[in-house]
Amino acid sequence: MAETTYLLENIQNKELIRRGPFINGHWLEKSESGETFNVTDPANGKILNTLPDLSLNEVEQAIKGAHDTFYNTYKNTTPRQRAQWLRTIHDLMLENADDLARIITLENGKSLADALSEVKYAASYFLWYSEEAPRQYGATIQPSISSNRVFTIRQPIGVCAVICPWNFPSAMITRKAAVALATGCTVVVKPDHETPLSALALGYLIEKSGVPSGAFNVVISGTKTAKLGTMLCESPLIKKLTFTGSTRVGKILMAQSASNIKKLSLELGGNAPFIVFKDADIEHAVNQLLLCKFRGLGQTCVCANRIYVQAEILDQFVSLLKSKVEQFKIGHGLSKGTTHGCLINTQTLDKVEYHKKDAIEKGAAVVTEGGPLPELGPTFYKPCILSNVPYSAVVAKEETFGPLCPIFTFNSMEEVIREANDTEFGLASYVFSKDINIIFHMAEALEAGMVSCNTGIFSDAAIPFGGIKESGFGREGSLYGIEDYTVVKTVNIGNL
Ligand SMILES: NC(=O)c1ccc[n+]([C@@H]2O[C@H](COP(=O)([O-])OP(=O)(O)OC[C@H]3O[C@@H](n4cnc5c(N)ncnc54)[C@H](O)[C@@H]3O)[C@@H](O)[C@H]2O)c1
Ligand SMILES: O=CCCC(=O)O
Repeated sequence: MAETTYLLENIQNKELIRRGPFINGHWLEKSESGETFNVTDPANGKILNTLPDLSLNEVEQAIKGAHDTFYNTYKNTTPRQRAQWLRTIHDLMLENADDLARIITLENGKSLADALSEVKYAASYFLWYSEEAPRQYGATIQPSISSNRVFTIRQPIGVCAVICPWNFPSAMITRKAAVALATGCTVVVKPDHETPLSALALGYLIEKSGVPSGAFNVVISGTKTAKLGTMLCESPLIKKLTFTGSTRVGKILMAQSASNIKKLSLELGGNAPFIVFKDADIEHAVNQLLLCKFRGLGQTCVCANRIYVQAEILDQFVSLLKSKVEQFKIGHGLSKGTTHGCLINTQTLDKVEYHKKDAIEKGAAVVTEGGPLPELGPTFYKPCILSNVPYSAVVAKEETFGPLCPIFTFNSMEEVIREANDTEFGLASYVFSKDINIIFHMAEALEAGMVSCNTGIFSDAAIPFGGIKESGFGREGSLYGIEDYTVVKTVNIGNL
């Protein structure tokens, strides 16, 4: 495929290519300071788009617009009307799925197949919450005082700030924005500066759906991330902040939000154990590991970070895994035949190398060495598999967020539970066994917000997604997602 086909301009619907942020129903093409920043293709460093770098004053206008729209219009719209808007956004996303996927691949580097499945996943949140929007219920309560009557109602919390990472440039936004818009909240999104193009394309589709002006805003900056974060946390006009990203940044945002007791949802880092017992279907477990570990080339918060295989099946498991990983075709995400794209940047690649070398130095055996592929570009990496990784390796404690597959060996259930839980993270975990007693025991014993049994892929708008421990709190998706974007009001009628 010729290099020119990797340009943003080659997508079909040119309206999806925006030249600036979306603030209170207006598309800005220039910031007041005239400053700009570049968005590049991580596969080759080529500039995809140059966007205005907003001033804090312009971000303030977005917050104010979202605030005024909430009070003047949006909170008074009917759930049925909001459901229709959400359904339209879903349909528009699917109509433009190929273009949206190409935008994701260009700015993030993942393969087109991966990007297309992200678009469908992202759109599914609008479908799900279009169905949930009209179904918000309260309770009637028997109070202690006999002449009182009590009931509760759920109301939208207000303006929601949404801060998202680069690894799912579309889905991490829709998981938050869909429920916010469904419940009657307005939204100010700050995407990662490396992947703002999908957020802007989404803004265009949301505008087209008829959602009132000012209800959905996208603010962008290439240089003022921390200041913008502080502003979103400290603004009294914003009532909730929802963040997906690293635990390090989550802690900063939590501290900053203390100033006005803002409601928070934090979807933070993971360190998922993937545990395979000796009675499991080994080929199935290997196939599921490939999907789980290498989606986005290992740059997902729920991907397996530590693989625990019971000693009796280690050799069989490792040799099957090796043969399958060696069939991967690494390349530009838009190149024909590419199964896996590149990493987002060279820092991510350096971390994979660091975890790999540390484990080898501490005694891990090299199954497939993998490593950088400079002939393809500075962010390309051939996946690495290590076995007999010692528990003292850094990767046993830290999230790699890349294509390193470290295999630890275990002998007993007690041992693997102890090691799997020996981390401050608790997002996803995986168990493979045909024994229902093992499955139940492990599901209850693993310290994680989500335990996936006999499958490596479980993400779904229908399920509550979120972590425990330092992986954060709050749940997105499902019925439970509504709770994070609404407040329960108690109405007490006395002296009846
Ligand atoms: N739990 C989940 O659902 C989930 C999903 C995806 C990614 N993650 C986690 O995200 C991490 C990888 O993403 P990342 O490297 O982009 O994370 P990151 O925390 O560096 O960045 C995430 C977002 O925060 C912004 N940001 C960075 N510093 C900020 C600051 N001081 N104030 C305000 N905003 C700031 C970034 O611009 C970006 O938009 C991994 O740890 C991964 O596990 C978690
Ligand atoms: O990276 C984190 C999100 C992954 C998912 O929603 O499946």
